Amino acid sequence: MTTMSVTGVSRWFGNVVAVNDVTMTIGPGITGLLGPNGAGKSTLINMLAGFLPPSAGTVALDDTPVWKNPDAYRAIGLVPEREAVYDFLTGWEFVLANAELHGLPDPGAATRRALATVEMEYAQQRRVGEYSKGMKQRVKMASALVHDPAVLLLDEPFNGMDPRQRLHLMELLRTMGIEGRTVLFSSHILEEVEQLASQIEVVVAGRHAASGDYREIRRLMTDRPHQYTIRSSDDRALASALIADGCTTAVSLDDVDQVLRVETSQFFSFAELLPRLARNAGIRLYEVSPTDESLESVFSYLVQS
Ligand SMILES: Nc1ncnc2c1ncn2[C@@H]1O[C@H](COP(=O)(O)OP(=O)(O)OP(=O)(O)O)[C@@H](O)[C@H]1O
Repeated sequence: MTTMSVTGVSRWFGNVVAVNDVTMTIGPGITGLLGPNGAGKSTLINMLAGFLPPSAGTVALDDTPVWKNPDAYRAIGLVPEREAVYDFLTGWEFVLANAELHGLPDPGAATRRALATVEMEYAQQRRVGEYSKGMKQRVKMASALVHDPAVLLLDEPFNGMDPRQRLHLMELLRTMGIEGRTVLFSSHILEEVEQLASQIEVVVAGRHAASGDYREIRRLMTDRPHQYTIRSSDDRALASALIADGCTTAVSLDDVDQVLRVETSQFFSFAELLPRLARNAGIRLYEVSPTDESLESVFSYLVQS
């Protein structure tokens, strides 16, 4: 059983901070790394795989730092996001090349085993350039599994897959999780993560925004206070109506900015109530914006499904 830990990790590219002081532990079973585009998921996965050194902090495999550590590389398999496959190679040659790079004692046997795991033996003599997207994904997976790693990292593995391919990959990952491997996959779609992952780590704008199972994440995001700035045709009347209803925890009129500031812990009731109250009172809503932008972006992901 292998555990990967990320401790105080940041990574910057020039003045772009891609990953910002992230600490998390990834244990056996399936973990979903959820976040919108540009959140830092690929950067984090590349650091976990030992492809990229952190600018600060440590990425470790069972307490041993991963960067420049060949022993760690032997325990990790990476399925990258990009289609990094050589189209002129057959599936067999592609997987075999990785088996040889790892210096395995019997690369042929390892290649056969890996291709069987992803059920790609039937197409192993065809060129990768002729494969469908799902087949390419599977052959990349075979390549990542050829050295039988304890940890499997997959960057957006479901991108561009049709529903049948998606189900097949989900089955495969479930099996890996049941076998006791440490599997981490990234996605920007909550539904995928929810169906597969027992543990979810949410990253937004480079930061670790939340951690837990699906229910915990959802509760965390919906039960906490949400603050909004509202502009309307009659802020004063809207404030009175909101206070009378009781679904908000704080309402204040900001005379300087000429806005209404509202805090609520009941997101769903509030989202339904606000337009109704305004309509009944003949008030026009010009703007309703969350005060905490990063929370809003996490939240929008969590409620999209
Ligand atoms: N090599 C690089 N050089 C400069 N900036 C980079 C580099 N790699 C990533 N970034 C920046 O770091 C941030 C995080 O990117 P990253 O690819 O890790 O996010 P992501 O969550 O994987 O997004 P996506 O789902 O779109 O791939 C982005 O602002 C990106 O532009």
